[in-house]
Amino acid sequence: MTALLEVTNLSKTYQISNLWFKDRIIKALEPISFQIQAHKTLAIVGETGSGKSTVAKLLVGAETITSGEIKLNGQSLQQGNFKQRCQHIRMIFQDSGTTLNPSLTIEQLLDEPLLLNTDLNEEERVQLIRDTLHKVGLLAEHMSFYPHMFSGGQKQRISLARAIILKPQVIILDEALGALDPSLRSQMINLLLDLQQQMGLAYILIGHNLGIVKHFSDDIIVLCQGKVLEQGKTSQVLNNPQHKYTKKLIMSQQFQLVRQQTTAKTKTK
Ligand SMILES: Nc1ncnc2c1ncn2[C@@H]1O[C@H](COP(=O)(O)OP(=O)(O)OP(=O)(O)O)[C@@H](O)[C@H]1O
Repeated sequence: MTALLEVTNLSKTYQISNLWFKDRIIKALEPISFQIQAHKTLAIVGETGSGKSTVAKLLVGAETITSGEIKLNGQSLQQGNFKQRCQHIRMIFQDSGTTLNPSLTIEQLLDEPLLLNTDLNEEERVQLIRDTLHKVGLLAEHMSFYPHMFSGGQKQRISLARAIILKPQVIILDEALGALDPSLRSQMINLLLDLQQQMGLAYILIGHNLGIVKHFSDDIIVLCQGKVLEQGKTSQVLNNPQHKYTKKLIMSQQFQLVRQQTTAKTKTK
């Protein structure tokens, strides 16, 4: 069966030019390969600077690839073909508040990708905006509101609405759940899982929080300094980590969790 998304030997090197010294080469991402099927979630984890966002930027075409190939439904994605990528691969960031243009209403914000990428008439676009808001748990009345009138969790839903309105096949969640408090986060995860089931979406979940990763993803890639250290089924990798870096990552999160629980207990005393 052809994978929905197939990435082969994708890599990224930056060359920093300097007038006085030799050019500096930064290997942001060493060759990485993976596949994702519809309805599945792949998590990419690693510490700061490990190359997680570089993978995301290469997939959405925000950076040029140094080597490798990205195939969607068996077809190679051409560098610079933003229209093709925009429709099929969408991205949601951690800080939705700053990615939503504050001077546009929700209707205008959701209309933008439709105007750029579809031939729908005004009536059809408005209907699609209503339906999409409904899908993410918002109301048609919200169309005339501005982003500042929403809470952080609701802004995240607006970003999700903007991401799904073009009926994409892949959504990249770049630290998209990290800033939400635990109850909003679980609501958002449930919504994402529902949408995945309804729309057959594949997610790429980029983040630090291994609790979310364990709950949410089917497969995992552990990155360190641009290199893949471990790759496989999430349950296998997290229950039986082979590399000492992965073990350290798991240990440090367990330690943080115990510390948070202890602080919470002390506060309630
Ligand atoms: N435009 C750029 N020019 C030069 N180096 C870059 C550029 N973008 C990223 N890098 C370098 O590539 C490496 C990987 O960065 P990347 O942002 O992918 O890491 P990350 O794992 O997403 O980190 P974080 O969790 O902090 O976002 C880092 O060493 C970074 O400094």
